[in-house]
Amino acid sequence: MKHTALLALADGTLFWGQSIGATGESVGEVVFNTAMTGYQEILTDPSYSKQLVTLTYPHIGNTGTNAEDVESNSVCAAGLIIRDLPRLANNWRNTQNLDDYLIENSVVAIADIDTRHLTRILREKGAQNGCIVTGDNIDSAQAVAAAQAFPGLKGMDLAKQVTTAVPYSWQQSVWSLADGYSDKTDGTYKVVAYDFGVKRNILRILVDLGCDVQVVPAQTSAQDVLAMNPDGVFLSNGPGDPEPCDYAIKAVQEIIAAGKPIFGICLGHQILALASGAATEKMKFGHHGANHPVQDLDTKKVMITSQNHGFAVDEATMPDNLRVTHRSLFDNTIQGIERVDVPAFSFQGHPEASPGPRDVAPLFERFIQMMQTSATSVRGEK
Ligand SMILES: NC(=O)CC[C@H](N)C(=O)O
Repeated sequence: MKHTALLALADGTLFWGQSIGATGESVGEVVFNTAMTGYQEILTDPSYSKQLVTLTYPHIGNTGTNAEDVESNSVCAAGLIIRDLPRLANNWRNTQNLDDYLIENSVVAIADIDTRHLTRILREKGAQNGCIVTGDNIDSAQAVAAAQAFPGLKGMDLAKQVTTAVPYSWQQSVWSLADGYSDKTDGTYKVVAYDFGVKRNILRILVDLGCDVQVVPAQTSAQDVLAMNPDGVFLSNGPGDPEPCDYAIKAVQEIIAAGKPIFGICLGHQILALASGAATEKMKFGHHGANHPVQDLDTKKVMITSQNHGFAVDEATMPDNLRVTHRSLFDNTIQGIERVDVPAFSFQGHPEASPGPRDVAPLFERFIQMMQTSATSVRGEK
């Protein structure tokens, strides 16, 4: 079989395969994701910016793609690496094969490689930088050099690159079998959502639960957010290292000081931790999948969660104002925190759960209750 694509890792390992997406070259951090479904949600999750994603499930593309299962308006992953693309995609919602979708979205992708071998390398050595190249005359030494030249995600602030340029109001609610997506405009709680690379299903769930959602760019000042007089502030997921996002850390400190209820997811969780005085660290290969057990330490309940992160809150740096509420049962790392002094909490995984299970969805209701309580106590003080 003729090879038309190469994945080169920074350690020099080469995986020859077939090109199934756009032609060209793409570099980034190679991460493995263990979800069996949801490849379209994964590809369009802005948190995968500058990452080449390999899926451990071998058959990817079986259900094709559609215009609805997207978490943003473009493919954000820097590339896709899979074992096998089925010849036939079949699903009642399918409108385009995965390979055509990748080409249309200019995504470089490789199939027919041993993704189990690749995943073992990433597990043993840790997440590595890589390069996918397609074409007939591939220079493997140049591809290894390109992988080695990628500076890595540590220290990289990508939130300000992927965020919205202008504020906007979000009205779309959650998908239903009968109606697809529909708009809801009668929100009770005004929520200002910081967009660090937000996944749409988060905004849809907030709207569904009665929030009037205003999305703002990552570098919006706390002063501008507080001037909108929100009932609560939401901190979104996003790509890259949370530590260099000093503008967001400062803004969150000021919003905390103003006593506004805060809910953070993933990068938003890490920013709440940093704003509270904790530090974050790069993990060996992170958590990426839709089948990760996380325990709620208060109820002892174990939830199956969707995950996508390569950084984590450093346990050793937890300040007194924070309490750990959730832990990963894979490696015991911190999965949830709450402030002990003000109404603010956050979760490292993805409670909006698309792709994946819905065990963590009640966290959204907790945010609504927090805004309700806060509004009542403000009224009571008057
Ligand atoms: N999904 C996210 O928000 C990821 C957060 C951060 N970029 C990390 O890798 O840890």
